[in-house]
Amino acid sequence: MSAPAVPARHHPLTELWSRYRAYRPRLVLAVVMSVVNKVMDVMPELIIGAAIDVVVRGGDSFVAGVLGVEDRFAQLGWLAALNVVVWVLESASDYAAQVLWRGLAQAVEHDMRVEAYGHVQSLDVGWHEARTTGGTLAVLNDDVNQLERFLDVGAPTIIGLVVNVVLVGAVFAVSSWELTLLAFAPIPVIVAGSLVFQRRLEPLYARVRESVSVLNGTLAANLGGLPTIKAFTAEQRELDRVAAASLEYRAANTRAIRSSAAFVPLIRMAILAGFTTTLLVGGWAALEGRLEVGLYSVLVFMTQRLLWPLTRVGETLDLYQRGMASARRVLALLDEEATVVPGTGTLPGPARGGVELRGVHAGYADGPDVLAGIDLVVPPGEVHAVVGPTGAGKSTLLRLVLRFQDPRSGQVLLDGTDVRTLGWEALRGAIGYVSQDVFLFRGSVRDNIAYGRPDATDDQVRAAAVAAEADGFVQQLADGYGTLVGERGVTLSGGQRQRLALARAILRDPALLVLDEATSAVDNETEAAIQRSMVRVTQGRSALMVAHRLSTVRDADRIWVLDGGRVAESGSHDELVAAGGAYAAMWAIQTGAALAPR
Ligand SMILES: Nc1ncnc2c1ncn2[C@@H]1O[C@H](COP(=O)(O)OP(=O)(O)OP(=O)(O)O)[C@@H](O)[C@H]1O
Repeated sequence: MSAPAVPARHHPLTELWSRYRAYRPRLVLAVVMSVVNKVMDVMPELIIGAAIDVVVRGGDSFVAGVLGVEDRFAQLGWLAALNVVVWVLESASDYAAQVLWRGLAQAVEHDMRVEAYGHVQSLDVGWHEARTTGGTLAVLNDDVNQLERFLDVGAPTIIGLVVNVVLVGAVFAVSSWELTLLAFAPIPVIVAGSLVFQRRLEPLYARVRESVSVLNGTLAANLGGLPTIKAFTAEQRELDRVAAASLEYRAANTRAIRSSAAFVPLIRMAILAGFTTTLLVGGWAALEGRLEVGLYSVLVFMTQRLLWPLTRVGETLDLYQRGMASARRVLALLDEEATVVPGTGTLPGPARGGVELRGVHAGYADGPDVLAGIDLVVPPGEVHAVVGPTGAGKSTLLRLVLRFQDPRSGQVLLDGTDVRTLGWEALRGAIGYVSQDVFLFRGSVRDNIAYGRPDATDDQVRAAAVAAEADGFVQQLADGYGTLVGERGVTLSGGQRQRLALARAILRDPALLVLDEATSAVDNETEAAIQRSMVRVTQGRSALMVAHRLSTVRDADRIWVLDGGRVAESGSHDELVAAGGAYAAMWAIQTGAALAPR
């Protein structure tokens, strides 16, 4: 799924207008500046007309009528002065409009991105699992940017076009209705032509974007897989593949350029028709004395001024449509509601880490129950393990304790309080969690360990690492605790990552430690290290851990064996082995496998 569904709602512009109230004054000012700028933009043509009028009619000129100045030089002087004022105002309003629109676009973009990210962050883990990261990222990045582009470029252009047609139309209308008709006649052709072109170009541009993304994807994948390419001496094959993708990009671009280049010459014909008729018909009227010469020159200039900007209608409309589609997607994302919402309560006293599941049924989406009636108790201070075959529902059980999802029925309690009533800090603040896929943030080892407690001192970080048996290998890294890990940092082994995650969890000094052991990530050394560190780090706290290697949980106070979403048996290691059930069989396989000759 690439983007959230777009529900029927108010027009996105209405929605944005009410959402970003704070920017209204700036928006109004930006519109005013754009209008002023357009008006000033049209003025020089009028001044030229007035100047010609002065030269031709002298004392009877329009300027003479308005100012009461007879002398032609004086009249021209006034016009020149007015011209200077107009140009200054045009430049100033152009500057102000650009700064205002761009600033507004940037501000809305920033607010929207931060708001959307904050919202996405608050949505359920399940919501994210049902979508691709790329799809959500596209809304947070591309759609937010597209809206910025519309505000920065599209909105001022639309205002400019409208003001232009209205102003020029008014000048024509007060001058001559015949010429108005002639000058406006090509407008439908130009607008329709622009729209048709836009529609024809759209798939061509889509093809260009598509081919560039294929090319980028190929390049990125190849750079990532360079060792494999070299190992299989596939260099030539990959070079050919990149060349083919690049060629496709070139071909797509060529097609788009050919079509888009034909646009202006064709539209030019329509403009030529309007211009020529104004020139001729207006000229005849002027010769016959029905039209003042000055006005005639104004109208000839104005025809161009009216028609040329209209060639941008197509691309501007496209910008508008994209902007609105993007705004709809961002707004739809903001409308998504979290189903797992935090409570407001706190625990009655300090957290002790006792966990209880009562008659819990849980599952994913519309699927069957993954947990089908679980009753489980971890008394405060005890270390319990959950084991069972793959897919038995072990990780799901841990997710319920952290409230990454809620049960379909039944209750999950922390220290006797339903987790649904607790605020995030009360619940998750009491838990140190080590997930199956350890996520390291881009930053130093120190930052990663201190993630849950950024104010921890170096000694505290070190002590947590020692307890998690991470100190040894961290010391051997080039920069020790300052070594950069995560994206673009040094690559750590699965076992090392897990030990860092354990250090991160225990630095928070949580009442309850929740561990989801990853099968693949645990080597023998880590297994032994975790076993040793578990004894240490579970002192004085409760723990609930999913284990695949039964040897790591031998010493647990109680082991729960899950099978098919139910508790098959539970007890201490010795009790379960003695009982000769599922656990005893798993134990026999694992120890037998360990003893078998390699
Ligand atoms: N996010 C999810 N969406 C849909 N189904 C899921 C999701 N996560 C787990 N499941 C399904 O729920 C069942 C239990 O999965 P779970 O991860 O809890 O098992 P597990 O006992 O931890 O397995 P493993 O030992 O392999 O980690 C599996 O059938 C799995 O396919």
